[in-house]
Amino acid sequence: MTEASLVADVGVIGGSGLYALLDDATEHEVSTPYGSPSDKITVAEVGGRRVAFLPRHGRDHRFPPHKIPYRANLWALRSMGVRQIIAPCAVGGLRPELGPGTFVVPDQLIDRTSGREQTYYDTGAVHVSFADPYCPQGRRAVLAAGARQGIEAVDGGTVVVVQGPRFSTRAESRWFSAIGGTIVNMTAHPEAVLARELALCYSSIALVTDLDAGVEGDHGVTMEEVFSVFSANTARLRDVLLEAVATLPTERTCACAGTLDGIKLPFDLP
Ligand SMILES: CSC[C@H]1O[C@H](OP(=O)(O)O)[C@H](O)[C@@H]1O
Ligand SMILES: Nc1ncnc2[nH]cnc12
Repeated sequence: MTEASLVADVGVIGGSGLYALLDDATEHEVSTPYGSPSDKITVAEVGGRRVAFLPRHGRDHRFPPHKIPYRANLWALRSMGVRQIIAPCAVGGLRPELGPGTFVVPDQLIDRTSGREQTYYDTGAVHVSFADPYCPQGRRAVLAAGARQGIEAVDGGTVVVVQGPRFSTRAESRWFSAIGGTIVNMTAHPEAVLARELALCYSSIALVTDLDAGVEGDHGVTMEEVFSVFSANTARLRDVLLEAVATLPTERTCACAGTLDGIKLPFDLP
């Protein structure tokens, strides 16, 4: 285990089914004012970038989506030097054409969670812009990396983020489609907004593991289905992620970096 200061500049937050990513990695135990992150953070060089990997549920999946220490996770990554994050996730499809095995690079989200710690700013006047929750530069890099790896990911989509841990009812699921949702998961919020509150670039690649309950069939979603489809696609996802982190532009030209410019913060960022 080594000291964790400024050892990485790109972060990957793995979700259900993705508990490790890097070969020949060093392990870092990081503490934050918000407690411990979900697990030790591993770091390795990939294509000239120093990449930090953190499994959001912990490597043994001990944190369900509503108990993930999101604030500690994002803070820990920033404190290591990370400024750009790619956060893969498993999702349900809310449209029949988005079947299992489809990759989507979302550009919007709808928050249907409740009771989660979703801000660092419990004092002061800090109201970040969140009209576009995903970093455009990161999205382009992920889409291009996918194409080079032979994966034509769907460019854009709205993630409906539910509280979980249960899956949705058919009526909820139909409603999510009707209000414009394309995919559904349980973790994109507050992860995306906390990244924005720390002026980090945050993009995602979502693997559709199932069609959600309102979309088709009468079996409903099961956890087994999610893990089984995920594990059939893990190698492809890993290839895209490694390609994406290696080709992500080092210079941040998007608005994410300037999110907090001109705002008086109640504390210093790491
Ligand atoms: C294991 S089924 C539900 C689980 O899958 C998704 O995980 P993640 O977003 O971390 O990839 C969903 O959000 C739930 O956490
Ligand atoms: N149908 C679904 N609903 C919520 N989260 C999911 N993660 C994977 N599939 C899901």
